[in-house]
Amino acid sequence: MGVAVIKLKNPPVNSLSLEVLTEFVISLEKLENDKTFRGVIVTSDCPGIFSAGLDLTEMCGKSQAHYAEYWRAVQELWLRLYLSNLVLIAAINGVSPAGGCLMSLTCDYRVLADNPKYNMGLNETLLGIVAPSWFKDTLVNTVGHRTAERALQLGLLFPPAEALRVGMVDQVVPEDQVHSTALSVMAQWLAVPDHARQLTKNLMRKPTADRLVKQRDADIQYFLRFISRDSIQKSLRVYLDKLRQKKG
Ligand SMILES: CCCCC/C=C\C/C=C\CC/C=C/CC(=O)SCCNC(=O)CCNC(=O)[C@H](O)C(C)(C)COP(=O)(O)OP(=O)(O)OC[C@H]1O[C@@H](n2cnc3c(N)ncnc32)[C@H](O)[C@@H]1OP(=O)(O)O
Repeated sequence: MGVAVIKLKNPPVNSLSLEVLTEFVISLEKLENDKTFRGVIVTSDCPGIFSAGLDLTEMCGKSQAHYAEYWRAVQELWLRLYLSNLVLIAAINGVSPAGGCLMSLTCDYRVLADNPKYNMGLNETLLGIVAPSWFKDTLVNTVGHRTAERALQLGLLFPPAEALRVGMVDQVVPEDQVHSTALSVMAQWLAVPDHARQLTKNLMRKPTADRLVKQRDADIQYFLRFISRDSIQKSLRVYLDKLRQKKG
């Protein structure tokens, strides 16, 4: 039925490095241009981890030029995914904090494996950083304003039952059924004529995407100012050190 599977593979935690973001956009563009494909299942090849989100090492201790290049790549992937003409279904087979959660929120439908460890949410505040307005918009468009307001301020990571209750995911299924469920949901979405579904998707999502498109450069400048602050760099270093020391 013309369905591709994009399996993220950037061990150990599928962090969204500049390289991963760039390759993801290229793969998506190829699929968009190949009319034999109508849908994509986005999933992970790293056991227990859908994606650890944006690569913190790309946002810490680097040059301004690097931050700008990285942020443009983050924007690009979000725009491509959010406005994709393809049906995108996230088969979430692991934990998905921050950028990992955002990636799934850009999809049309989310199936999450029923494992209490597989938390998801926008936890930026717990790192001492702030989810940008378009991350916030994506969450609000999925779970509504009040749930998003509380989740964003507290940096909540929802276990599967809670994620389902607040509408962050559409279905929670046993781990070994995530892929087959994604495939059967895909069949349902592909039963709708493409042009009508695509126009409707655009109607729902373009106003949100346009807010970023209209001020992409300003958004990058804003990010640069924010991420370069000494206090923010310090918060990121402390967080990364904590992650690294967990093992030791
Ligand atoms: C009004 C003002 C508004 C201003 C707004 C303007 C701009 C906005 C500015 C900034 C916004 C930036 C947005 C960021 C969104 C993000 O996505 S930030 C990333 C958030 N991610 C996380 O918090 C997840 C952190 N990771 C974990 O919790 C765990 O690693 C895990 C995913 C649960 C896996 O656990 P596990 O035990 O299996 O693995 P380890 O923890 O041992 O990790 C292994 C290895 O990987 C490294 N690592 C983990 N996560 C990341 C990451 N996200 N990036 C880079 N590296 C990561 C970890 O350090 C270990 O490394 P090693 O010790 O060297 O092996």
